[in-house]
Amino acid sequence: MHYNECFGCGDDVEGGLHIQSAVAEGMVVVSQFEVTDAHQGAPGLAHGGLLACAFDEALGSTVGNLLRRPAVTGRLETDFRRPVPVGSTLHIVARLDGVAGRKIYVSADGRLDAEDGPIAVQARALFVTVGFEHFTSHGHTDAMQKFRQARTREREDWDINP
Ligand SMILES: CCCCCCCCCC(=O)SCCNC(=O)CCNC(=O)[C@H](O)C(C)(C)COP(=O)(O)OP(=O)(O)OC[C@H]1O[C@@H](n2cnc3c(N)ncnc32)[C@H](O)[C@@H]1OP(=O)(O)O
Repeated sequence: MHYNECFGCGDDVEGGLHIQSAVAEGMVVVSQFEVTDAHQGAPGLAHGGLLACAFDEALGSTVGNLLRRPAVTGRLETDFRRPVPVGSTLHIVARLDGVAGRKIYVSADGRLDAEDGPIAVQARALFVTVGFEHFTSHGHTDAMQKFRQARTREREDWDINP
């Protein structure tokens, strides 16, 4: 579910991560994260918290794309296996591991600079399905309105429901 004001995927968010995600063969969701100077922690290297954010986005997109239901991150674990340099692109492949009631388990691998590059970051998350009142009761009404408009446009764009 793409939301243009999202820090992770919003096209127009200044300083956002601008992550693009798409469903791919094998019921996985692939995302790319281009690491820039603005994402630095240690000199020349991506900040771990931003990498966790990128995986939150990639995994949330996996839930949205594969299950088409509103959900929020309840738990997120990351393993940082290799440094991720500024100028590199993380190729993230995420999958749905299971659903138990409202609980949705997802995981992802992030490879450096190529689909078959070395694994730099891995993550697992638990998302919890929520009703839309989660957003209206905890967030701003106008933000939810913008999100609903974006969803309507998304539905119009879909050829098939993956
Ligand atoms: C519209 C779509 C938009 C998609 C956007 C994706 C954006 C990217 C993702 C995000 O960044 S979301 C923002 C960060 N996350 C949050 O703000 C969530 C804040 N937490 C909450 O709102 C609530 O804690 C939550 C909705 C996750 C759960 O509260 P509830 O009262 O609805 O449910 P409950 O606490 O009963 O938990 C439901 C089940 O999940 C389990 N659970 C919840 N949090 C857990 C946790 N942290 N670890 C393990 N299990 C957890 C819980 O034990 C339980 O299991 P059982 O059904 O087996 O009893």
